[in-house]
Amino acid sequence: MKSFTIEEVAQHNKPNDLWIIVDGKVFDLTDFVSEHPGGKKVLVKIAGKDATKKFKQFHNDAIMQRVGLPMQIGVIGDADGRARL
Ligand code: HEM
Repeated sequence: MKSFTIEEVAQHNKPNDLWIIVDGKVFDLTDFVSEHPGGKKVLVKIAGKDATKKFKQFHNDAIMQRVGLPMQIGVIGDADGRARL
């Protein structure tokens, strides 16, 4: 699994280039943002940031397994590639 820094994820903060972090995992939601049942606006607002708290507020683990994980592109980690969860 590829590892990214928080600073790298923060670059992807636009509607057409939208990454978020949940539980130390990095998700590319670019293709999902228009289909998100909770709306585009909330995702654009939190683009490039850690959305763990918000995600847990509105979704259960089954949604993460079924809808979230297929969009995972990596984890937050150190420069040496070790995961930092
Ligand atoms: C990996 C990221 C995310 C995925 C895969 C995802 C997926 C989904 C799905 C599948 C639903 C429909 C749930 C249902 O029908 O029961 C939903 C609803 C919703 N999501 Fe997300 N979401 C993500 C991130 C977020 C974030 C970061 C926020 C807020 C900042 C958010 C806010 C909401 C809200 C408000 C709803 C509507 C809840 C409701 O109707 O009760 N989502 N999301």
